[in-house]
Amino acid sequence: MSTVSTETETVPTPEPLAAPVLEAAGVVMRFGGLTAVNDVDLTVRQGEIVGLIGPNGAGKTTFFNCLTGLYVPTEGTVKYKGRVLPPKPHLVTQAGIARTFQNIRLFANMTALENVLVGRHTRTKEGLFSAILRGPGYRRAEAEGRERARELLEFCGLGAKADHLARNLPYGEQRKLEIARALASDPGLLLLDEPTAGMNPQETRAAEELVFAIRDLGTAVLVIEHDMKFIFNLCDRTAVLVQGRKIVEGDRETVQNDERVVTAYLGAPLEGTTAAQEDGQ
Ligand SMILES: Nc1ncnc2c1ncn2[C@@H]1O[C@H](COP(=O)(O)OP(=O)(O)OP(=O)(O)O)[C@@H](O)[C@H]1O
Repeated sequence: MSTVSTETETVPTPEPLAAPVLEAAGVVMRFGGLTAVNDVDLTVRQGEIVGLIGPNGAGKTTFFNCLTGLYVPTEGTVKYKGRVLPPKPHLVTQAGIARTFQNIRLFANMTALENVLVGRHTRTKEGLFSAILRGPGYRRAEAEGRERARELLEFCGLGAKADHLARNLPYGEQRKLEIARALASDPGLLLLDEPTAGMNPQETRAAEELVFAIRDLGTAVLVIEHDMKFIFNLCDRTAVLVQGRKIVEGDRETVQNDERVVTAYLGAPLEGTTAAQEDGQ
């Protein structure tokens, strides 16, 4: 918060908002008679980490699928940096949105490095003929791609695992590899679907640090997670979906103190709430 001095008093003025990266407006997704996502608006701004939580079946993954072109929303629009996104996954990736999946989707029999190289292909300009002829342009692009892929593995803590087959990596490292592969497309927005599922507490802590580092490099992040402690440690804002509708959005206190959220989680206090209050945070 900055301040403006007048003759009589100092008036706080709000910081100008950063530019929106993602603007989803009125998104509806129906499957026959079931409305899985119901009129959801969500904005993610440059430099933000935004959380998306909600009970099982609330519509979180369906909403992600609407953002990434896997589903064409029944109604509503999705814009990335002010432009309406084409509803095709590869065009969404090309535009600048990358994602990971709830169920890990790696090429199990390829090495970690090769998996990241696959994620890089939307940023490779060399075409089919260039690849067949393997001319100097292709070889240069290939060398640059490999260097970038190694940097990303290093960044995600997998520098020593470049030549390991994806299927031989421990579960937590497979999740990190998915993130490295997503980052290979140089996204402006990264969508993470339950990035800590199956991780132990140390791996979860490392995943938090990784998400902060991604944000610090200039990629905004939207993350679905059931681990409330992870969400509230990480996110600037969190939106709560219940039965397809966004019932509340705000900072940690706003979400934790909202009665509708508590009711949606069957009246039980949100996991992580007690610890947060004990911390005095
Ligand atoms: N392709 C589909 N066809 C029909 N119904 C679907 C489809 N995909 C999702 N649904 C339904 O939409 C609703 C929302 O599911 P979704 O997977 O988006 O929830 P979620 O919040 O991600 O849940 P979880 O936390 O368990 O992953 C569910 O009732 C689900 O059965």
